[in-house]
Amino acid sequence: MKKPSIAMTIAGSDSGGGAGIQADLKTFHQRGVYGTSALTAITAQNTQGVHGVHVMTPEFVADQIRVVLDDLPADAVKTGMLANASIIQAVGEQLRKHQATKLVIDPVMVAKGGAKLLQDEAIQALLTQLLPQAHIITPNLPEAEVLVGRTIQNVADMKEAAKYLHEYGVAHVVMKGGHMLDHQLTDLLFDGQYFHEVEHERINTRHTHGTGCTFSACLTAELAKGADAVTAFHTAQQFIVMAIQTAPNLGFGQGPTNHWVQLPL
Ligand SMILES: Nc1ncnc2c1ncn2[C@@H]1O[C@H](COP(=O)(O)OP(=O)(O)O)[C@@H](O)[C@H]1O
Ligand SMILES: Cc1ncc(COP(=O)(O)O)c(N)n1
Repeated sequence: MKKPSIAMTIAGSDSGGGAGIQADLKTFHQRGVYGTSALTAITAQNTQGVHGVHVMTPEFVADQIRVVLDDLPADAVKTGMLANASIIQAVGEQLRKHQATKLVIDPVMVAKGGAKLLQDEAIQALLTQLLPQAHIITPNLPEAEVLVGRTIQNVADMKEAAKYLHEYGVAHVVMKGGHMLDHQLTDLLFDGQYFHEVEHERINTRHTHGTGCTFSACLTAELAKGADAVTAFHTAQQFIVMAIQTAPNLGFGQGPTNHWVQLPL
């Protein structure tokens, strides 16, 4: 067997399997890369909500990253739920030590059911300690509003917010439009010079649990295989739309998307 590329996820466990580490590893596998992980927290979670959270110590998060990267160097790394500022600091330190270059930050703050997955005090740490070394940040609109400190109501606002976040040193900003109120959704990527926009129709469904995790995991897998940011963005966008369209209809709440999407590797 040809050696696969390696992608690592640093995120929380979703026991229901639709978001978090589980969505990331399933998506990595489906995109043909070998997935490794470091857990920041364990949630007791299903499609109806988060029923409990147990957060790891920053030391133990650092241990997981260190032993994995010492032995299985990642071609790309993504972060999801980071829980608090001490974990963000530990993650930043380890990734700098290991010179992890293709870093995707999914700034997970709140679960779709409303549970808080990042403390408010940690926002500043995310901006100053992770963004300068990141390749791509992928906020949804509520997360982007918190990060830039103003409301975002249309594509022009999304572009302004992308420019603002780019100033922190991140190479590319992807703004996800899943929370737009319109019938037509826009996702965009800003590379510091150009905006790359994708418009698509809102799919009328309750099965959107883990859409952000699945999208950013696909993006990370493509980067791990050597794709450039714009190509990876388009593949991830296609992947998530197909995953929502063909969701397996599981659970009584907001169900998971289809991680078995078939797209050329
Ligand atoms: N109902 C939907 N129909 C079509 N695409 C969607 C829908 N909801 C989310 N998406 C897409 O899924 C991706 C993740 O977006 P979003 O849901 O905003 O992220 P998050 O899960 O972080 O809130 C984006 O590409 C977005 O356009
Ligand atoms: C462990 C974990 N990480 C991330 C999410 C966000 O996913 P979503 O926004 O779809 O609820 C989640 N619910 N749980």
